[in-house]
Amino acid sequence: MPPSSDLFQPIQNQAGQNDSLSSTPVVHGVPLVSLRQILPDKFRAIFPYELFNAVQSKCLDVVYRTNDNVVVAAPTGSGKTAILELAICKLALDRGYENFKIVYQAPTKALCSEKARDWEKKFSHMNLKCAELTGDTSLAEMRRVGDASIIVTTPEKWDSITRKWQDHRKLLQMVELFLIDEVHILKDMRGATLEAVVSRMKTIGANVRFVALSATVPNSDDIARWLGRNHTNQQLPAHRETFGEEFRPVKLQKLVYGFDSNSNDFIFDKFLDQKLPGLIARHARQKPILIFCFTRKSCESTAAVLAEYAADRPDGDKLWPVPSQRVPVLSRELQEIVGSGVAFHHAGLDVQDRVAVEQNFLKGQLGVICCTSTLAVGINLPCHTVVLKGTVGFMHDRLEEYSDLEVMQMLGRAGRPQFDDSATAIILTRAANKDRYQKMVSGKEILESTLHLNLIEHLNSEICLGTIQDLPSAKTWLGGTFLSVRLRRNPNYYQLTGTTRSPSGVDDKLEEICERDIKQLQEAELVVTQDTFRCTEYGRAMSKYMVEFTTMKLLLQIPRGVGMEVLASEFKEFRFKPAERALFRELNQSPLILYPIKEAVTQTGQKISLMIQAHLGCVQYPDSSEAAKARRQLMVERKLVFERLNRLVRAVIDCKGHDRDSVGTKTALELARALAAESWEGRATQLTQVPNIGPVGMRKLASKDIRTVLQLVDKEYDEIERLMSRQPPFGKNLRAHLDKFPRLAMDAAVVGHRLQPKSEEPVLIEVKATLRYLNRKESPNWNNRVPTLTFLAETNTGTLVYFWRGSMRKLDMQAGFVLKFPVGLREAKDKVICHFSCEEVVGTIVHPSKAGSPEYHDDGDIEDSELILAAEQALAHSSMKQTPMVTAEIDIDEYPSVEELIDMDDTGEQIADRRLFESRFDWQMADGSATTFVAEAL
Ligand SMILES: Nc1ncnc2c1ncn2[C@@H]1O[C@H](COP(=O)(O)OP(=O)(O)OP(=O)(O)O)[C@@H](O)[C@H]1O
Repeated sequence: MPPSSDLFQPIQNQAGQNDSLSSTPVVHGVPLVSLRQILPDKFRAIFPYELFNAVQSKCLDVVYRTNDNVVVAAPTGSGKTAILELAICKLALDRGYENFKIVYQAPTKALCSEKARDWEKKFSHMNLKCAELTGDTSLAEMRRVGDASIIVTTPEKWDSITRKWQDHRKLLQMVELFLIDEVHILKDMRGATLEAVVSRMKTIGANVRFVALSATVPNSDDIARWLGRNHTNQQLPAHRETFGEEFRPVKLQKLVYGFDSNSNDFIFDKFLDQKLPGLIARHARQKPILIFCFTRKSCESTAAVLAEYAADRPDGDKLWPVPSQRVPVLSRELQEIVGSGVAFHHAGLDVQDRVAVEQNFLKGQLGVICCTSTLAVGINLPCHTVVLKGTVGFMHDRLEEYSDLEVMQMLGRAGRPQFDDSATAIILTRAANKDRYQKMVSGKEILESTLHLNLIEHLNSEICLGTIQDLPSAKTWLGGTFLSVRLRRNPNYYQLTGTTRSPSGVDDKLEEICERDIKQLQEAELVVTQDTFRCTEYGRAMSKYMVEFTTMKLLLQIPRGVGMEVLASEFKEFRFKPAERALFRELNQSPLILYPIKEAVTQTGQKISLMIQAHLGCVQYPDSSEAAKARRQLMVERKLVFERLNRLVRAVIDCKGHDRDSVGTKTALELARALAAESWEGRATQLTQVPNIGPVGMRKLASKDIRTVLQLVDKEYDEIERLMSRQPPFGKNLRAHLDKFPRLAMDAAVVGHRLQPKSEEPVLIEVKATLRYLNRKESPNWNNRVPTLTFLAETNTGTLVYFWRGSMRKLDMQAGFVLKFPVGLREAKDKVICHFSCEEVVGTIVHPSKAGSPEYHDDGDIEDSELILAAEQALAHSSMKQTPMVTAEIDIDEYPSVEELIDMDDTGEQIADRRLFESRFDWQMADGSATTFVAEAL
């Protein structure tokens, strides 16, 4: 029979003796509570056991019998989830079937998915629906959030929702319970988001109860102080319960080995391989082992080392379980080692092999898996021993020490409550880091804030949100953060010189910080002071697209009327390794690089620019191992680079739109389109947007003078096959895709006009643009998405006069979609030029129908001479004051999720959001008596 945990079934009193006289078992001094006695029947199914364990029993009163905020710090596996579930039951008990929302926050999507799955089942009988809202949230899930009582989400996602507090006011006001899992991530870089989100919820949510769970930390009292007892008693700390290692159901022995070494991480990794057999022999007790390695290659080579070691040992002297039958795997490398009970597991492995490795490990046929850290979050593979072979992993494009959360998740795999009463975690690191990991695993590391690292960005966001309106409210907000709690305790850590420990000293400092940062935001024109602080359009773009302050200042320096050349050199973040320089210099010579670097290629920003251009232009990499390596590296970095670029470009679109700079807006829109489509506009690379056309097919078509998708859409399938030298049914399949490619059309005409003689824009015309699509077989639907469209009108002097963004669904097949807008003209030669395209598909832009030869649509029977007269009058008008232009809210959650929200809009329920997608630039019009018109409708 497997040993069972004394935490869950102990019947001992405080003195550790059997308490046969009492009917209440006592564990570690805590009388265990029977579920039967406490909970109504409807809640009992949620807790599939008879007794609450010691941790749960101790927390029961405060969680289930009060509405106060609670912080619980306890070891992994001690049954903390039940505490959150009890808080949910308490709310359900108090509120019955009333409408309320519960938000559960966990730091990773994997944890969220696990929790959502679990709670969906557990709470369905109580009619509490559960919806997951993470970065990957699909359209259907977005809808379910409105319906659900429990929203399972990450801090980042909830941050983006609450940043749009005005739009989601109704949703946020319904939140009554806020559950924070793994609150100790406050000290990780991502902790600042959690801190900002919780501090915001404290400010905007009048009556939210917070229940926070933490791993063991020495200063959980600071978390309690931060959350406060409840909304009205912020000066009192939240209730707090802490539990030590003795409450861990499977005892975990934690060992940290530090090794002196000056060698690089790769050589150090090899060195650690040699240490493994001895350590395993000493600690693993012949039970299953997971070894976390920093690269796929390291997984494979470590597995090979261990298999070889096992093969050399005499029979019966095994260090880990070995197979009693054949383990079927496809990979040749795996086939060579599984016989020794060893395997590797990483994302590069065939799915079938991954499953085989997992299942055979669970069945005891394999004894060791060497895996990358992703296995720690995705799959439940408990084992007896976990080894962290080295403590660095790839983060973005570089090797970085693992975060606390990553380490905890890896260590969390040690211990199999069903089989073991003990487990072992071994961390192998450099001697210099030993202390850090020892503190981390022993729970002795003080939890500090990271909010100060991005404080100015957070202040800007809170001003945009209206949480901060003036200096006193800025101080109140800052005073309600975890940072302020820690500042009082450890001012030196935050390098706040001149701070004293006296409360008034810290208060003065907080005020000083607020004043300093808000002044900087004002100087950068991100914030203005009217009656209250307000974000400018620039500040709003910075908050919406999460752009750093220094980057935002750079973006604002982009000159008016900028073309692609300048934008393409704006991104300089990543590392440029000396070994890569020759390659990027060579890439820079390619004719497919549209914006080559003119000076020597030495800067990281130049590397990023070339990387993007090489990708968008399908540039072939030179045939060398260095190039192959750089290309692989590019694959790793690409998602991150593109995601970051996308945010920056979106911010530029908003800022340039606000400046009425049509050239800058068009350039940024074009870049955004190219990034989404992974191809430049106007180049043959656009053909690679079509499924089944890769770089080779693209080159073949280009050599036959087919350079755009629109040139291809009219071809018959057999011609396509001939052009591309392919066999049936290639052509038919491709045709099916091509039928859905958006084929846009537009008519534009001047439909009204009037003169406003004394104005600097003496002519006011009304333009009517009709947007259509020409697809007849199927309505356009590209990559399984209904495309989002953008329409932009500008004058020939580069002034943006109208902008619209919306869904293809708005276009009626016959009637299209009509936009009407007035445009003020200054001179007779002024023209209005319209552009219409898909937002994320290149090759769809509708070009001017008669470029260079203006086409007048005269609905008003007005002579040109009248216009010239009006223009002369206007020139005589001395005031050149610019007519004010107000941009309506364009509030799109994150690109490319425009679609999701448009769909919500279509339900009719979220009607308030409709304006978000019909962004309209309005301006005041002066009164005029005479009438005339001109326009070039293209
Ligand atoms: N009172 C109890 N009696 C028996 N089993 C329990 C009890 N409470 C929890 N468990 C079981 O213990 C296991 C661990 O519980 P849980 O996942 O809640 O721990 P945790 O502290 O949240 O862990 P982690 O820190 O990994 O999130 C689960 O399988 C759960 O069903």
